Amino acid sequence: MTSLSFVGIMPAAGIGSRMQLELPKQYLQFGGRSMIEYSLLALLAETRIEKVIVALHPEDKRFQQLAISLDPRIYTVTGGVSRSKSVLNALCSLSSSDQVMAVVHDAARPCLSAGDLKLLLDQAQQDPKQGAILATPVRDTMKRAKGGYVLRTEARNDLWHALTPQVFMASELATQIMAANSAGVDITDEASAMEWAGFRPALVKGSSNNIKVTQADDLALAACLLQQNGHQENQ
Ligand SMILES: Nc1ccn([C@@H]2O[C@H](COP(=O)(O)OP(=O)(O)OP(=O)(O)O)[C@@H](O)[C@H]2O)c(=O)n1
Ligand SMILES: C[C@](O)(CO)[C@H](O)COP(=O)(O)O
Repeated sequence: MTSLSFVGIMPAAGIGSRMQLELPKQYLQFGGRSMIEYSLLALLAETRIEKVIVALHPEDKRFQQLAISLDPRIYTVTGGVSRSKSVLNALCSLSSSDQVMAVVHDAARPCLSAGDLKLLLDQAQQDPKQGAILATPVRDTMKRAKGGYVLRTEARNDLWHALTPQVFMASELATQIMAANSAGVDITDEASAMEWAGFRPALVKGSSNNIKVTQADDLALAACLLQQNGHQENQ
């Protein structure tokens, strides 16, 4: 197996417009911590991750008020106008990225489990060229719509929900995000940029509990899932 190091990259420069709150969602508090702290702690608990680079909104004044910002393994950069630009800014801050794999994880996914992260890094170490992402198979019957009516039912066998973290060689990922951005390709996750360049990232089946907090009612669910996880870990 290749000797590689892992660096966490956390895009956290979003404003959470779909939550329709004054506060960017990553700073919402539940169970005694803010969402971004849970997401960071999940990465930092994995011993193979040496440091985490957090991309913050240019006007962010909140991150430095969190106790976790004093952790010596955490570095910050200024994020960009889109998620992919925030990820790119963090990747570009790496001085030497030759043998480094980037573990990109949304600040808005606070329920990542240690077990899922371990499986993902194991797979990325086995096949670093293609990289790997956490994903869950779709569960429901899938409908193709047209004008608000069902056009047909789609085969769901090979459909997955892409989650984060997503792990790729840092320098290759930076190259492909830049290429996709220059070509005007819409990339909503790291895998999209790599796929567009011809790579075939591995899908690592993760827990559907690793939700992205997107709408207001996702917050109560995230709090509930985290409480459940904490409860299980203490048993
Ligand atoms: N310019 C941006 C936009 C998003 N993100 C981050 O990307 C992750 C996933 O994005 P999303 O859920 O879309 O977050 P927001 O952009 O904050 O939400 P919305 O789209 O509702 O505005 C979040 O951790 C968010 O902070 C980022 O770093 N830089
Ligand atoms: C990266 C991501 O979380 C994978 O599911 C997602 O693509 C983020 O972007 P979105 O605009 O909230 O879909």
